[in-house]
Amino acid sequence: MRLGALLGDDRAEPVTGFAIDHRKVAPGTVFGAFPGQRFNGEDFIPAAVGSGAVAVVAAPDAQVDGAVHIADPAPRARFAQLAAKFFAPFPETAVAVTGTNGKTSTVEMTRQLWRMAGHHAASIGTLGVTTADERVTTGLTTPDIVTFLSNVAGLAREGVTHVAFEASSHGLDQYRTEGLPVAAAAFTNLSRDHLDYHGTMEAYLAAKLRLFSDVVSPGGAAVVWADDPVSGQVAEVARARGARVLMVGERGDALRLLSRAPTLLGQALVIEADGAEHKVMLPLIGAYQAANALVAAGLVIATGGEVKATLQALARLQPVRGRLERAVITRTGAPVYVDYAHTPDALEAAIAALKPHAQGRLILVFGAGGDRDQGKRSEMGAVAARMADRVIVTDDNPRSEDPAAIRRMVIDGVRDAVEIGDRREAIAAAIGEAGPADIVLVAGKGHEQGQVVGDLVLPFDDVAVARECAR
Ligand SMILES: CC(=O)N[C@H]1[C@@H](OP(=O)(O)OP(=O)(O)OC[C@H]2O[C@@H](n3ccc(=O)[nH]c3=O)[C@H](O)[C@@H]2O)O[C@H](CO)[C@@H](O)[C@@H]1O[C@H](C)C(=O)N[C@@H](C)C(=O)N[C@H](CCC(=O)O)C(=O)O
Ligand SMILES: Nc1ncnc2c1ncn2[C@@H]1O[C@H](COP(=O)(O)OP(=O)(O)OP(=O)(O)O)[C@@H](O)[C@H]1O
Ligand SMILES: N[C@H](CCC[C@H](N)C(=O)O)C(=O)O
Ligand SMILES: [Mg+2]
Repeated sequence: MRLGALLGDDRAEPVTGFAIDHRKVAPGTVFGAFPGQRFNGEDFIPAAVGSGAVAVVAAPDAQVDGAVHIADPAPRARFAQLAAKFFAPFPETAVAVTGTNGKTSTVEMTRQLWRMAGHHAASIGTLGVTTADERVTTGLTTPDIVTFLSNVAGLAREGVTHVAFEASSHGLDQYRTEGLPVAAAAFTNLSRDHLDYHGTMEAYLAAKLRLFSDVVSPGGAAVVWADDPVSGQVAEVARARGARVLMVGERGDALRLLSRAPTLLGQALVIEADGAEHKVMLPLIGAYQAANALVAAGLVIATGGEVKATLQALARLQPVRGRLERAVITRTGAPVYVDYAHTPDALEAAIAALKPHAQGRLILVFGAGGDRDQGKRSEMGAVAARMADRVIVTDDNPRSEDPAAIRRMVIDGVRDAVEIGDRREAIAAAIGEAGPADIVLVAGKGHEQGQVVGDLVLPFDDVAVARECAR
C-alpha cells in the first residue's frame, strides 16, 4: 500500500506496517507516537525514523524530522483510522462489549451462539482470541491497537465472518479497539474498578460511554443491560449517536426477563420477546450468568439472528472458563468453584450465585491484585464479611506491592477473617475444613495460569491447585 492511499494524496512511499512501539519499527512502518502513563512516545520519534519509519502520527506540536508528520490533535484516534485502512478487510460483523463485569463471558457466549447459528465466529478478550478450533492468549484484555487490528484481519483471512470483542475501559480510553465498523455495542453494568487509572467513577463511565458515542456505527445497535443505575444514560448516548437501542433485562423491552428459577444444574428463564414468552433452560447458575447470556442473545439478535432460535440456543451454552467453574468435589463431598470475581460487585454476584446451592457454609478464599485500584480492597472485604460464612484472605497477584499490605487492606473490611498469604495453603485450608453441605469459592483469578509476584509470573492455576488439594 502507498502512503497516498492512506492519506488521500499522491505520496508514493510504500507502507509496510504500523507500530506504536519504536522497537517494532521497520522500514516503511507508520509509527504512532503518543504520550502514555510511563513514557512519552514522542521521545522515540527520532529512533523510529532512524529505523525507517515512513510517517509518524503525532500531535501537531511534536517534532518530526525525516518522515511525514501526520499531525492530529487526537493522534491515537487518527492512528486507529489509518491502521484500519491498512489492515482491512475485517469480518463482516463485529460487535463490542463493555462494562465493569461480564465482558469476557458475554463475548464468549456471543461467539457460541453465532456458531450454533452456523457462522464462523470468534471472540477476543481476556481469554485471548477464541475460535471454534483454538484459543491463543494475548496477555491483555484489549491488546494494543496494532495487535488488535491485525488479529481481527487475520480472523477474516481464516474465514471468520463474526467477531465479538471486549472493549475494556483502558482500551477505550487509549483507542485500542477502533477503526473497524462496529455493528452493535453492548453494556453489561457499571461498578467500582480501575479507579487507580480513571480517578473517578465519572471518568470511568465516560471512558465506557465512548463505545456508544464514538465507536459503534451510527446505523448500528446498542444492547444495554437495563437493570443498572446508569443504563438510561448509556441508552441516551447511543440514541444520540443514531444507534437502535435494545434494552435487555428485568426492565428490558427487546428481551424482558420475566422470571428466573434455579434448577439443579442451571436455571429456568422465562423471557418475553416480540410479545411472545420463551422458556429457556440455561445450563449455567447465577443471576449474573443469566444476565450475560441475555446480553449475548441481544447482540446476536441485533446483528440479524432470529429471536426464537437464538433464545432456544441459550440452552446449549457451554460454561465460560474460570467463571463459576466447578473445579472439583472434595472428599467430604463439597463442591469447589473457581470464579474471576475481582471487584466488590463481582464478588457479591459470585457468592449470590452459589448461596442458594449451599445447605451448609459458603467458604470463601480471595485476595486483591497489586498495582490496581486500592479502594476496592476493603469494599471486597466488606462484601465477604456480609455474604460468606467463612472468609480466608490470601494473595492474588501482588505485582510490585507488598502482599501483606494488600491483605491488610482487604481485611480492613472483614472482621473474622483467617489470613493465609500463600494461595495454595489457603485453598488447601478451605478444602480441608469443608463439610459435605458446604461450598468452597476461590475467587479472583479464574482462568489465570500464573501468579504475578514482583516481575515474576509463577505458574498457578486455581482449578488445578484445588484438584491437587482435594486429592
Ligand atoms: C495503564 C495502561 O493501560 N497501560 C498500557 C498502555 O500504556 P501507555 O499508553 O500509558 O504507554 P507507556 O508505556 O506510557 O508508553 C507510551 C508510548 O510509548 C511507546 N514506547 C514506550 C517505551 C519504549 O521504549 N518505546 C516506545 O515506543 C509505547 O508503545 C506507548 O505507545 O499501552 C501499552 C501498549 O499498548 C500497554 O502495554 C499498557 O498496558 C499495561 C502493561 C497494563 O498493565 N495495562 C492494564 C492495566 C490494562 O490495560 N488492563 C485492561 C484490563 C481491564 C479489564 O479488563 O478490566 C486491558 O484491557 O487489558
Ligand atoms: N453481569 C455481571 N454482573 C455482575 N458480576 C458479574 C457479571 N458478569 C460477570 N461477573 C463477575 O465478574 C467476574 C468476571 O467476569 P468476566 O470475566 O466475564 O468479566 P470482565 O468484564 O471480562 O472482567 P475483566 O474486566 O477482568 O476483563 C465473574 O467471574 C463474576 O464474578
Ligand atoms: N483485567 C483485570 C484483571 C484482574 C485480575 C485479578 N486477578 C488481579 O490481578 O487483580 C485487571 O487488570 O485489573
Ligand atoms: Mg474480561
